[in-house]
Amino acid sequence: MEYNLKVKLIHEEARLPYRANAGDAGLDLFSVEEKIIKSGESALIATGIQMELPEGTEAQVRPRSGLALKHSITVLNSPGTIDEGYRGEVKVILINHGKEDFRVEKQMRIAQMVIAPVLLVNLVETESLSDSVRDKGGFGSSGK
Ligand SMILES: O=c1ccn([C@H]2C[C@H](O)[C@@H](COP(=O)(O)OP(=O)(O)OP(=O)(O)O)O2)c(=O)[nH]1
Ligand SMILES: [Mg+2]
Repeated sequence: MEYNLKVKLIHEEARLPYRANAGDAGLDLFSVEEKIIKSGESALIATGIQMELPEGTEAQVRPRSGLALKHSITVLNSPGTIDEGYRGEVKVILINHGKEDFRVEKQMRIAQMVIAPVLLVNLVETESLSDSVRDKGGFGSSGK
């Protein structure tokens, strides 16, 4: 099944999200800003795009592993959630966990976005839940 992702470029240096290889889950997001993120600090980076997601989907904003490995740059609120109805500019909250300051360049691929299906459930308040094998076990209950 094919879906269309409508993207509006709202900055002269904005670029469409980029799929580096056919079949890649992640669509890379580009910065339209130049900004230095000091060691230990975070910054909100503009991408210059607005989107219309397919019905029943969200976009998850995730780190790029190369930036994480080489520069300790990651997405602070990973995975960031882009709601289907959001029409504002997509922005990325980067955090610099490294010892060195990091320079975000214009047109740098700063993060990636994965479009995922969403179950829009009805909320049903109840007094009783069905039995399960796990029951209330969690947080290491199954051992190492
Ligand atoms: O990394 C992100 C996360 C969110 N958003 C945009 C799209 C999303 O639909 C909206 C709201 O995000 P979220 O629900 O995570 O934030 P909130 O603090 O709950 O704000 P709101 O009250 O607007 O929902 O902000 C981004 O552009 N980038
Ligand atoms: Mg919200």
